[in-house]
Amino acid sequence: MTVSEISPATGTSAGTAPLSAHQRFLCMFDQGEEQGPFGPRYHIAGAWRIAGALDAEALRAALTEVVGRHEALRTEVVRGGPGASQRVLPPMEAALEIHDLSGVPAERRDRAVEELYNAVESGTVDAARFPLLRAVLGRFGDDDAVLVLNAHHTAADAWSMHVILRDLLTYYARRTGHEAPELPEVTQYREFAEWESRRSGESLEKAREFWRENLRGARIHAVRTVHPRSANLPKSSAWQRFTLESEVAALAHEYARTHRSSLFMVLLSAYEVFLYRTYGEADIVVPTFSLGRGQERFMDTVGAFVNFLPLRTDLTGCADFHEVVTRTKKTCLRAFTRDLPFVEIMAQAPELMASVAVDDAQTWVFQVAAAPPGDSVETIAGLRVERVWRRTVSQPVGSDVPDGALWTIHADASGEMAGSLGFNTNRNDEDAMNGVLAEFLHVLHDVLTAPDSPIEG
Ligand SMILES: OC[C@H](O)c1ccc2ccccc2c1
Repeated sequence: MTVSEISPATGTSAGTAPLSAHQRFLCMFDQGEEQGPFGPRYHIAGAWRIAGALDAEALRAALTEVVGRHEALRTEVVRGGPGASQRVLPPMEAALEIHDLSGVPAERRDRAVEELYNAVESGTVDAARFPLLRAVLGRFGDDDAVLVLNAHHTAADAWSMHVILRDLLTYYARRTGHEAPELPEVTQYREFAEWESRRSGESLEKAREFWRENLRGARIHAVRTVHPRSANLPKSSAWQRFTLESEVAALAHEYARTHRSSLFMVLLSAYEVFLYRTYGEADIVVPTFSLGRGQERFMDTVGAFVNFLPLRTDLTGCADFHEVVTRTKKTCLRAFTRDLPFVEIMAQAPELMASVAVDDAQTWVFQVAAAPPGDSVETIAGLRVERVWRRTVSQPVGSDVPDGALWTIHADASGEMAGSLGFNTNRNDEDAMNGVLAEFLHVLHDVLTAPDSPIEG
């Protein structure tokens, strides 16, 4: 559905704003309209199992209200040159695709949920059709369903998916005559971009100075690829999914608690030991994504905020895992308190990405998915809504990873951990990446069960 076919504007006037730093970061990986950040496979999905009598028409109308509330879901990114900007379109109707899954017996429904989730992620969300959100409802019966939402990743990030779901359920509750909490005053992604473009002052200057010193002589961690960029193989990203053994997940939580570190610091430390053992470098710069939302008032905004943050830790001389965690903790505290958009960090460390600017190398991002407290289960409007986190089904074609690999681990409220490794199959060999994943999980188990041992293993 193109903009012209849409009913006359009913909401706020369309507006334009400067590109955000994140949108300019994505332009660094621009691969046109078919691939990469501005292609139809660069999307981010979420799935929720819904128990209770669900009114599909009320859900679709509530989706339309979510699109009306959040401009990012109806914003066009105009790239390239001096006219680069983001253009907000008037509100439009949202669609809800319904899949009849009534033939699926109860014992196969968990698997069917993963298969629908994967089917949506192997599909597309066109960056030039609005709203930038696809919604699919799989119905096992009148009171058992699965909702999969897939947003274009230039319009939403992982945190935004929680915001979209919370707002959707609130609108749904009101439409079905149930109690619903007030929604917070909405701030728009456009306001964030304007705030960001006006930022100045001493703290910004001090952050720039920190990154200039911290990254002096540094190169982002680079991994040789099986296929060079110049082979021009068709771009595609596969997703290998895994769950951590409960014992390892418990050890990771326990280590974080007893060593006053975050789960991210502990898992990142294990990942650094894995890189050190596998690639032999001690001075390691691992890119992660911070929440990137700047101020509290943007925590309820839908948009793409995550910031590509290079974390440099030198493992030289580390006697054991404890020492790695100590140094990594310091790296994280210094970096996250000076969160600066990557395009500005690059201005302070122009050589940082030289190691991946070559034909046969890529960088791997390591992130732990942050989720609001209690994000797992919501009971509202006579429904019990539970986020689908534990995924065991991998897929050969999923959401596009712009250029490299993306390691993601999520700890759900029960303490269990699940994760995924997304990587470009036009650059990497699937078996080799499965081996890499197995080696990381082995090192993670190793360092958590024997933290006093030498990190060389
Ligand atoms: O959520 C972040 C998004 O999946 C992303 C964006 C840019 C990247 C660039 C290089 C490697 C991984 C990336 C992931």
